[in-house]
Amino acid sequence: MIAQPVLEMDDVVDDDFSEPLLDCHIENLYYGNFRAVRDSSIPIQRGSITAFIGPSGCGKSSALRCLNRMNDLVRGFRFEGHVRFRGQDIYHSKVDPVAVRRYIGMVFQQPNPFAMSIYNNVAFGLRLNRYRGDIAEKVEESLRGAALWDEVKDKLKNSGLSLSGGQQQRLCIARAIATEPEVLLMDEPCSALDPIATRRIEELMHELKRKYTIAIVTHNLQQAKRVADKTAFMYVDTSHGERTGYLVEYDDTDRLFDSPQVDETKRYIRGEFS
Ligand SMILES: Nc1ncnc2c1ncn2[C@@H]1O[C@H](COP(=O)(O)OP(=O)(O)OP(=O)(O)O)[C@@H](O)[C@H]1O
Repeated sequence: MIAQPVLEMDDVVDDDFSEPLLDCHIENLYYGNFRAVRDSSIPIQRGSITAFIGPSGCGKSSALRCLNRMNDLVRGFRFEGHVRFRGQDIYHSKVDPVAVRRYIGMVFQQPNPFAMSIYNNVAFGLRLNRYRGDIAEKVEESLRGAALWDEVKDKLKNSGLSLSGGQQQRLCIARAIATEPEVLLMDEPCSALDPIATRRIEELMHELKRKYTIAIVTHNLQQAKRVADKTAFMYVDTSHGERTGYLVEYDDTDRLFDSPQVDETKRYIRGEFS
């Protein structure tokens, strides 16, 4: 089948449910002349949580950002390979990256609410996308979906910036799910949070996975074990005088941690290097 561009929801055809929702193969990923990632195939399975782990600089965030063309915004970025969302090539020349990000949303490391009210933080994307339903209802639904409603329902007009870090991150999740994406990409969503706020987000991820497919970058191996169904371990190849990240091993999380197949994985999860 020839891949059609993903432009509008109606254009996305029903596809093969036995295939991954996102089929990602990074042949090469460059920033200018620097090859940051090579030879990495990371399938993102429907209704599951996939964790990207590995030492600093191995390309976890770069790989994650390929999944919704977030890297397009980076000067000098070049991608060779493919990412297919429900069988459709998101890098097709006719595909609008903004449309891609409607299906595949993102939550960043630092909570980044807009400097506007809690309500408007969530309503913003709805208005932008000319949401035709009841915006107030959708705001409530999204805040409930992000396990934040009870804490903010009486202060929706307060600034999003007045919330605690953990609440701000849940507000960002509410903002991301308001436009009903199918996939949520999370780039170290808990690294700026304390352990209690981290646990809240992890519990929330288990809830969210009923409705969304999730991919998460995390430095925290325990977090990957707690939340992820599948784990991709990436490492850095320095053998040719470069520092190029690549996928070493991808497996069910339990299997990857209990019986890793590759020596680098074994050593990394034993904490022999970080
Ligand atoms: N915008 C950019 N421009 C140039 N180089 C970049 C850019 N973003 C990342 N890199 C480089 O690409 C490589 C991979 O970075 P990336 O952030 O993807 O790794 P990571 O595994 O997520 O690292 P960390 O765990 O430290 O966040 C690094 O060498 C990094 O310096």
